[in-house]
Amino acid sequence: MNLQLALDRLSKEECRHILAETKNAVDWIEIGTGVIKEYGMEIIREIKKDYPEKTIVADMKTCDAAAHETRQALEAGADITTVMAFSDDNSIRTALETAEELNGRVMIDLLNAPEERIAELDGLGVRLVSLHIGKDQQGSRSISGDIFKPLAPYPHMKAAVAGGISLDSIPLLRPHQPEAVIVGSAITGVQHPKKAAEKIKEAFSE
Ligand SMILES: O=C([C@H](O)CO)[C@H](O)[C@H](O)COP(=O)(O)O
Repeated sequence: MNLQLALDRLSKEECRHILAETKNAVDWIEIGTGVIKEYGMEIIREIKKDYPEKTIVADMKTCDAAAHETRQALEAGADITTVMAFSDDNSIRTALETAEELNGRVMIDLLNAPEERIAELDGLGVRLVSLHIGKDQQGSRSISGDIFKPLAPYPHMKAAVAGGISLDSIPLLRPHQPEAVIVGSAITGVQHPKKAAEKIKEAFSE
């Protein structure tokens, strides 16, 4: 399990500060959608330059013009870029083709996707998805091991999991051994991000 730190709703300086504090505990660095909207591809370039050894995830949440946006993110230095599951099949296909050409990966965000879509994504060659409870859904839904159920028929598909994950969530997720556990607010929104990230990472192997 990789700890993917989601940098959302932060200024560039706050991102830098939190990364400097948490870098030893974090495996994958996610540059959040809002941060990319604020600073563009430059922030991906800068973070990759500062952390070349980390896997950089650009949370582009692409839903159209997928070849172009995939290329933008991967050429800027991302190792993985995200595309929404509801996107047209052509978008999924061209994102995967572009990522293959550039030696990158595409993570398909299953936010609000119906279960049947997973079979179609599998047929399109998708091998990495994110099981995601969105920020605006977190008031009415919380994370549990059940989130992995729709992926049971697809053991070859790797999963990241996201949405209000905290230290308390880790025992629920650990038995499923996701490729990445995505944590945002429970690290970036607390007084001691370093301590929070370290505790979460330690809990992966308890
Ligand atoms: O993808 C995310 C969300 O849609 C906001 O852009 C977050 O990165 C993801 O949900 C993790 O953040 P937390 O829910 O705060 O842990």
